[in-house]
Formats: sequence, C-alpha cells, structure tokens
Amino acid sequence: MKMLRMADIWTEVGSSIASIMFLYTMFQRYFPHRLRVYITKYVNRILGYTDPYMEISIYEFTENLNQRNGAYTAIQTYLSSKSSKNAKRLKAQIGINNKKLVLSMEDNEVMTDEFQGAKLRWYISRTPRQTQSSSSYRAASDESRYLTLKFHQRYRDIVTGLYLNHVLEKGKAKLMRNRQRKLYTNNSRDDFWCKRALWSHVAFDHPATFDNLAMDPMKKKEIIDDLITFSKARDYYARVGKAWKRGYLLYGPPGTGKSTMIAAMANFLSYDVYDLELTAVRSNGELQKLLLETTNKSIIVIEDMDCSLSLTGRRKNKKDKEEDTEEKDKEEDQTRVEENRSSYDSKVTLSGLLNFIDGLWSSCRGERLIVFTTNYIEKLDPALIRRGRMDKHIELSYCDFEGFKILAKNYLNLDSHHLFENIRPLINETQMTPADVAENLMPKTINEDDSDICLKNLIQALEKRKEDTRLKNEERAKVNKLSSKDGEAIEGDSLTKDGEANEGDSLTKDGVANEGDSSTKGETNQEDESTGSNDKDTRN
Ligand SMILES: Nc1ncnc2c1ncn2[C@@H]1O[C@H](COP(=O)(O)OP(=O)(O)OP(=O)(O)O)[C@@H](O)[C@H]1O
Ligand SMILES: [Mg+2]
Repeated sequence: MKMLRMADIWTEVGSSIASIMFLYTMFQRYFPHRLRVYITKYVNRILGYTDPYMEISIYEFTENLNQRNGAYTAIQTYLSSKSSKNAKRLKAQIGINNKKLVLSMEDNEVMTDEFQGAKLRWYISRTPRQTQSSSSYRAASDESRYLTLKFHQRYRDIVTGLYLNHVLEKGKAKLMRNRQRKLYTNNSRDDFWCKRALWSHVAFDHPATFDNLAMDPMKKKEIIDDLITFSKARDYYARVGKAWKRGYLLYGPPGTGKSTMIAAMANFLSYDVYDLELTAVRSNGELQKLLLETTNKSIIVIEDMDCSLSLTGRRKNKKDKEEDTEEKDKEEDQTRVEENRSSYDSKVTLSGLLNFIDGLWSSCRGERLIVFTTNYIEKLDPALIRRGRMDKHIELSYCDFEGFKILAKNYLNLDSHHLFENIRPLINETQMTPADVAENLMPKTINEDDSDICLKNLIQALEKRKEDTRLKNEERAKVNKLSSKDGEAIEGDSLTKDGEANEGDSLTKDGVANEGDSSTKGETNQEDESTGSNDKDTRN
C-alpha cells in the first residue's frame, strides 16, 4: 500500500517536471525576446524579496571592447591560492613562468572564503561570449568565464567597501610576483606590411643578485635601502607632489658591474627592464612614444650614455662662445645648423632627452626607475645628470679585497683560504676590474676544480698587471723627463706627486691601462657631485 503511494507520488512529480519543461521550452521558443527579458526581470525581482542572498558577477572580458577584464584576472589569481586548500575540483596548469604547476578552481566549482566575519562563496561558470560584429576576430573558444560572488545581504557594506578591494589588491600583488618579467628593447626595424611595434621583448631571466655583486658592502647596503625606500614610498611621493620615479647614474670603467647591477636591481624589485637604444630612436617624438608605452614597475635603461648621442659637443660649443665673442655668431649659426640637421635626420636631441626624463614623469603614475650607465661621467652634459634627473650617482670601481671575497664565494664557494692573505695586498694596489678577477677565478678546464689553482692563476695575473703598470709608468716618466729637457711643455697634471703617471685621458678601453682618471679605487657612490651647481650655467 505504502509502496503504491510512493509510486504515485513519483509519477506525479515526473509529470509536473515534464509540464514545467514543456512550458519553459514554449516560453523560450515562442515568446518574443523583449517579453522574455521583462518576464525574467520581474521573476528575479519577486525571488529577490524572498532570497536574502546577493550576487556580484565579474566577467572574463569587458562588455564593449572584448578585452580581458583586469579585475577578473586579479580575482582569479587571488582565488587560485585559496582554492587549492578549499575547493574539491581543481585544475592544474603550468604557470606563466613555466616553473611550477598552478592549481585553480574547475568550472562550476564552489569556493568559500571568510572576511571580517562575513561568509562568502565564489563560483566559476561559463557563458557564450559576445563579439561586437561578425567581422571582428573571434577567439578559438566562443565561450568566456565569469566569477560570481554570493553573500548574505547583511554583509553588503563589508563586501563592496572592503572585501572586493582586498581581493583585488592581493590578486594584483600575487600576479606581480608570479609574472614572467620581460626585457624590452626598442626595435628599429620597419616592415612594409605591418606596423612597427615600438618595443619588442624576451623573457628576463638574468641570475644577478645583490648577493653576488662584488662591491663595497656599505655602498651595497645603501643602494638596497634606497631601492626599498623608493619602492614603498608611493604615499610619500603623492604627498609631496612628485612623480614616483628615481634616476640612477652608474659610472665606472668597463667590466666593473654596471649592467650586472641593473639586472640585480630588476631582480630585487621584480621590475621589467626597458633597454632603450637611443641611436635606434628616430625622433624626439618617437622617444616620447616609447616612454609612454613603458609599464609601471619598470627600469628604463640607457647604457653607455657617452656613446649614445653626440650631445655634449654642442653644449661645449656654447661654453666656448662665452669666452670668445668673435666666434660667437659663427658658432651660433653652426649650432643652429646642427640642430636643424638633427631634426631633419630625425635624431634625438639633448632637449628631447631632457623632456623625455622630465615630461614623462609627470605623465606616468606608476613607479619607474631610470638608469644611465657610462664609462666617462665627465663627458655627460651636467644638465642630464643633475639632481632631480639622476638622483643617485653610483661609481663602480676596480675590485678590492672585499669585492674579491664575494667573487671567491660565487665562483669557488670559498669563505676563506690561506692564499687570501697573499691576494689582499696585491688586489688592493692593482687596478683590476671584477670582470677580470672573475675570469681569472674561473676554472680553465672542466676537471679543474682545485681552488688552489684558480687562486694561484689570479695571483699570477695580479702580479703581471702590477709589473706591466710599473713598466708603463717608468716609460712615461722617462718620456716626460726627456721632453722637459728639450724645453717642451709638460702637462702639469700628467704626473702625480709621487712620480706616477696619471694615464687618465689617454686610456685604452681594454680595462688594463685605465688608471688615474677620476675613479679612485675603493671610492664609490659619489652622490650628486658638483653637477647640480653647473647646471644653470650650461642650460640655455
Ligand atoms: N661588481 C661585479 N660583481 C660581480 N660580477 C661582476 C662585477 N662586475 C663585473 N662582473 C662580471 O663581469 C661581467 C661583465 O660585467 P658588466 O657587463 O656588468 O660590466 P659593465 O660595467 O656593464 O661593463 P661595460 O661598461 O663594458 O658595459 C659580468 O658578466 C659579471 O659576471
Ligand atoms: Mg654594461
């Protein structure tokens, strides 16, 4: 009897469901679209009075432009870290940096979250993707996903006022940490068929860190502290009304670690690197465009500034003009011709570069570093490197004993060794770049793992360098003596007090003979020398 009644009930339920399905199909097929929209709207409204829960949807693509919705990506990233602990059906895929598997929620899976006592549920679903016109490009999949956040109405303020911002911030920060960083270069190739992209990029995977950078530990700490202060100073810059940027000038002989330091900075801050090749930029206008296309959290690098543009010559002409009034008009004409020619050739000018640095900052809101490198700081126009443009001047110099110890740790995994005491005086009195020291420390054969041999190689190289320098100095002293005997003028500053020749300006760029000059060994980070003071005089 009881069984019979159950069967009746099931039959009735079945026929009711069939009727509902039939009515729903009729509704979908025969009701006009507008009418359906109205009915759905009112049904939802009626249900809304009885249902205390609210929903917020975040779509994968924006409505109008069919572009990816940044909020969706950030929230999905936030959820992926939670869902691996929370959701039951997950999917795994290789992360952006191809390093590890990333788990995320499967479609139609539910994930719960809690924030300030509010209980929240997230769903991920699919919907047909809307494209704007039939001619527009359709992605391989015409479906897109959307996230739904469901919560009780009483948490409305918490969710809309705090929780969503919290999720966005966390998601963005995680995205930033996990992203594959890029090294951009400005590509000068023009193609007849396609529009030239201003920047082209490759993955940035440079292994350099501050730990393996050989330099004075105090100076290193100072730079690290400066970077940390900069990266956390968003509110400070906003308060004082300055654009959030900082300029660094790295200078020193070749092979002292300028490029390595830029890579270490980028790795330390997790920034992208824009390597700007000035000679490939055709006009000041293009320079501005390049700048505007850079993203936040990036380092814009201009390497070998002294070789990039012949800007300093023009400035020097102007100084000369003040001394020699007769030459004044002539030189002015010459300057004008050069300016005109450079704009005709669509080449970047000094003022274009200054505008690039100053103007850009005012138009970009995110944080950016700009780094110049040069082997010859004295060749740069003072206006280019004055305080405010290049905030910090860092000199990278020859390797001293402290630097050597870092390299010995990097290359030979040595903290101490009995030969260190032989190396200490040699390296402190010889001008050898970290690049040369590193080269000598590297095992010469694949089986040569004996650190004694590598250290002895270095000692030999240092002794040879010392001897070469001594011979060169002697030779130079002889030449000077001879020329003074002959009554020829001696350039007073070519001899130092102790009789050693100062090879400053006649240096070859092989790094061997690079002595004297302004770069005193061990002296680093001469911040903002006297450049600021000259600035006004040299600017027109
Ligand atoms: N201070 C340093 N610490 C660790 N390694 C260094 C340092 N300086 C140079 N090296 C080593 O020497 C190589 C060349 O250095 P890097 O390219 O950074 O020199 P640079 O100063 O940029 O030279 P250039 O002026 O010619 O561009 C690097 O690959 C690095 O291995
Ligand atoms: Mg370099």
